[in-house]
Amino acid sequence: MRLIEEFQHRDKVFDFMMPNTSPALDVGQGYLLYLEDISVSFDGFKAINKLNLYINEGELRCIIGPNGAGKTTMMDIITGKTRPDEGSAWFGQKINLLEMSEPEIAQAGIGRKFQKPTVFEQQTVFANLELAMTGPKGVFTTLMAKLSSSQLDHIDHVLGQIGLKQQRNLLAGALSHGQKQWLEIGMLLMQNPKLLLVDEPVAGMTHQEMDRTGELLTSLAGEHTVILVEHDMDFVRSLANQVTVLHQGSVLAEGTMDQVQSDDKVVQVYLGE
Ligand SMILES: Nc1ncnc2c1ncn2[C@@H]1O[C@H](COP(=O)(O)OP(=O)(O)OP(=O)(O)O)[C@@H](O)[C@H]1O
Repeated sequence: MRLIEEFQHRDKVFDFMMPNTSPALDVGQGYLLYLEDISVSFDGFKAINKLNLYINEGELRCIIGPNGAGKTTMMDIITGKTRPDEGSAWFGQKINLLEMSEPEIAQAGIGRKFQKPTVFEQQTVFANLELAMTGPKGVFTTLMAKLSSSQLDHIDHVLGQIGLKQQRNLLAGALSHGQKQWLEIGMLLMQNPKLLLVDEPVAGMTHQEMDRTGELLTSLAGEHTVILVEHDMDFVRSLANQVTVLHQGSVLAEGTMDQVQSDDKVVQVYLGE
């Protein structure tokens, strides 16, 4: 019964627990994700203002920006939680995100990790990954059913990726904060998403956990595409990737961390805070 209660509290997780099928995803020579001229207003306030964002397949892109810059709203638009007033949003060349519901977008291969970890505390690490393969409808069947060897291999592979092989039989509730974050990333990976949206994963982590998270995200890029929203500049710098700076709902600058940090406009925005 506890499991049912836990599921009831995992409203945000159901979307990315949908089985991953993305037959229409066609990247070809283009980008994996295109946002063009996206605008959205809340009560007359433009939270996103003619935003253009182009993400290559296999990229790890860091999105930074001061509070209120529109980072969360941008993620909400990509996942279908918020509909823009104008603009277009394409996943590959054929999937129009603006015509899809949140579950359909999750099913098409876009997974989202919110800031706070929401794992099933009363289940083992292994069971959390197992459950993430099927979602709420199949909970009891999943726990009773025998896993196929390819499913076992997949769980084993993900346990290795997230560095929790030794903790596989521990209850998730006994994990450290950092380990819970990795487990939740692992639960996303069980769905084989093409694109992972990760929101401030290192908040509250120890330095060692941050280093490990950096390695994990870097290792996911390539096979997956990762968009990371992050406030911790040292962490972003350590990833040594392309950085997009958002400000007032638009892209203010793009480049390496060194390039954007020496950009006068960016300096003004951050110093002016
Ligand atoms: N549902 C909403 N209704 C009204 N205003 C909103 C809503 N969602 C966001 N906003 C406003 O839009 C702006 C952008 O918010 P958003 O949360 O996207 O910024 P952010 O860059 O994620 O900020 P933070 O770094 O603080 O999380 C803010 O001014 C916010 O108050």
